[in-house]
Amino acid sequence: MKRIVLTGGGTAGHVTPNIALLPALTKEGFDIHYIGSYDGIERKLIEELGIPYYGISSGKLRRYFDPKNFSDPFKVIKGMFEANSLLKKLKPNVVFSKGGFVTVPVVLAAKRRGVPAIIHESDMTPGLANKICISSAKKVCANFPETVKYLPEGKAILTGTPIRQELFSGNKLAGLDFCGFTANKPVILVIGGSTGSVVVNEAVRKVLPTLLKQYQVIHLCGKDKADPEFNNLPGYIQFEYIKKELSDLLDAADIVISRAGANAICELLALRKPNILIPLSAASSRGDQILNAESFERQGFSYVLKEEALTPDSLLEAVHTVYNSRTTYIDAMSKSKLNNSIDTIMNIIKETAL
Ligand SMILES: CC(=O)N[C@H]1[C@@H](OP(=O)(O)OP(=O)(O)OC[C@H]2O[C@@H](n3ccc(=O)[nH]c3=O)[C@H](O)[C@@H]2O)O[C@H](CO)[C@@H](O)[C@@H]1O
Repeated sequence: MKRIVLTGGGTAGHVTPNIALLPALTKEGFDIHYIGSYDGIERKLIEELGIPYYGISSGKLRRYFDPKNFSDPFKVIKGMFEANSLLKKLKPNVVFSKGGFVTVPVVLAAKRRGVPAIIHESDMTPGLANKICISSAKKVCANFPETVKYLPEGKAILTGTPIRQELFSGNKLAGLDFCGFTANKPVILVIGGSTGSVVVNEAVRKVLPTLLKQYQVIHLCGKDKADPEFNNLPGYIQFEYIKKELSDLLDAADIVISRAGANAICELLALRKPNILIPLSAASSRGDQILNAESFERQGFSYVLKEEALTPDSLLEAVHTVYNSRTTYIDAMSKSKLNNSIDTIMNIIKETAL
């Protein structure tokens, strides 16, 4: 039996693609283990699936000043020792890394121990953790065609992003029922990324009185970001994070307002959900979501509303435009060649495993 170590964490976007691969890996008979941080979201998401989980120390590698810049390098070094001894013990045939800072010690230790590592990059340009790991990896899977030019020749493969199969079996009525909604009014699903978004939350809450005249709103607002002031508002419901009911909520949604995290937008594309993307600004990130969103807009999959243009009026205008042109967006998405990539990635894993 071949053994695989999966790694990835920090935010759910660095974990859900690994979760999407689990059924195929199990079917192929892989013995699956997961290395993540001691206390990141990955621990909870993976442990509840019954996959053996090993925590290591993880520090963030920042490009800006933060007092933690003095302590985090020590955590990274500790993480390297821990990853090395875990790989020595587990002796995997292959490592698959979805990115996030916790993956750096794991991929570097894999290289040291002669274990082939595969990296997956779901954003248009590689994140810092993946950039550090690329030279230690055997193969790099990319989600966007544009990404391949940033990757070394011979390593890069355009695969797309693995999407959890259960998202395709949502039930609209179950979703409406879960929210206590009626089938008579269209539904807007708001997703502020896996951690929620204060900017998106505030923008949506400001226009709620107008929105609720015509729509019902399901709001995935992020951990500790629910606002009790809006509880019991007819036609509006907020959740901090949704797991198994997500497929039903997506099926119940006529349109989606979302951040432009790579996994979230690939899921919307695969499910053909007309969407408005509000990418995280370049001031508070490396600008990856802006590039993701612009690529989707160019291809006719999304309506993009940048943070600097986000006002109550522009948001309402975007909602009405996307709702009224939803068939145009669905047609464009139906022609997309960016498909669910599980089979392609499984072939790469099987070919690469020692
Ligand atoms: C702030 C930040 O650093 N964001 C990055 C992070 O986003 P983030 O972690 O938000 O990741 P994505 O938006 O790509 O994916 C979110 C995932 O969480 C799931 N989900 C979300 C809400 C919920 O209630 N339930 C649920 O299951 C979504 O279905 C999706 O699978 O990683 C992405 C992928 O590298 C990047 O593109 C983003 O720029």
